[in-house]
Amino acid sequence: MRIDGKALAAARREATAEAVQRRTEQGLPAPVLAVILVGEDPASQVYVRNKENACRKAGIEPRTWRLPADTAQTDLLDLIAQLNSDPAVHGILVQMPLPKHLDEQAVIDAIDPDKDVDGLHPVNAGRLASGLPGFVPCTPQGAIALLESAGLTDMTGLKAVVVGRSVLVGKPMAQLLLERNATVTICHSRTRDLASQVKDADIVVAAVGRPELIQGDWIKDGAYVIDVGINRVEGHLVGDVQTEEAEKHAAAITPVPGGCGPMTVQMLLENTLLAARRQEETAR
Ligand SMILES: Nc1nc2c(c(=O)[nH]1)N[C@@H](CN(C=O)c1ccc(C(=O)N[C@@H](CCC(=O)O)C(=O)O)cc1)CN2
Repeated sequence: MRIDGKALAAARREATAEAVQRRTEQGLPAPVLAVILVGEDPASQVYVRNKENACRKAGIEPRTWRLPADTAQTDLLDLIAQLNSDPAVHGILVQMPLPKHLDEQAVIDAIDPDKDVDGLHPVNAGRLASGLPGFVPCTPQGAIALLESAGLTDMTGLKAVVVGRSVLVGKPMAQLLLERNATVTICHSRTRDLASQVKDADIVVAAVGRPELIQGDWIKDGAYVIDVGINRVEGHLVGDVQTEEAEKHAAAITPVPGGCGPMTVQMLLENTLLAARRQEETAR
């Protein structure tokens, strides 16, 4: 079975739009998401446009800063400081990757953790690792929702293999699976015999950015497979998993495109609404 991320995202966006509408009826402002895009990376431009469109459909106000590729680090940090102190802005997102001359970690560190709707700030990573409420990165949060939508609501004791150890996906994904009592292994470029790890897994999350690295016949019968990879090969998109072969074995698998990507955008909307609610709660 293929898990339809587009349909799940659309259904959840409907629910987000209704929640935003209810806020408006109570006299509360629309949640505001500040989006910063530096440079002209074509994929980033598409993702930012998708985020802006999704926000508008849900009644969230996107405010986008499109900055030139040679933007100085100090100018970017000044803009973030200004957005941090603006009470009308509920969420701040800096589209990654940044041009090479910018220090990505310093930029993330500059975002107010309570407005960090991407969940990338070390305070939010620490909150997740400690089991405290914070903001969870959008892709892993979407991946859990996709697993649940496929009927996998109890992960207790299941063996989960996460391939990839990024701050954006691999590490938070492992934390979320651990929270659900899965037995989690994180694999990466130095892992010996990746095939044997994957072959043993009930849940496979592939987030390495290597086209079809995970071979279809590595997938155990009845496993759940989440493919986070988005790789452009000869003009079309492929994931990190050999989808067609893998789906002969898997109980459920996400396609690329149409799996994790749309849910990443949807989780950003949900995090922005959550940020607005939390800030209003604190202001009371
Ligand atoms: N600040 C952030 N930067 C980046 C993130 C992030 O979560 N926060 N994730 C990725 C890119 N990304 C969102 O920003 C993202 C990637 C892909 C999709 C998506 O919907 N993909 C479609 C295919 C679209 C295409 O044609 O390329 C799909 O999978 O169906 C959404 C968001 C890195 N940067």
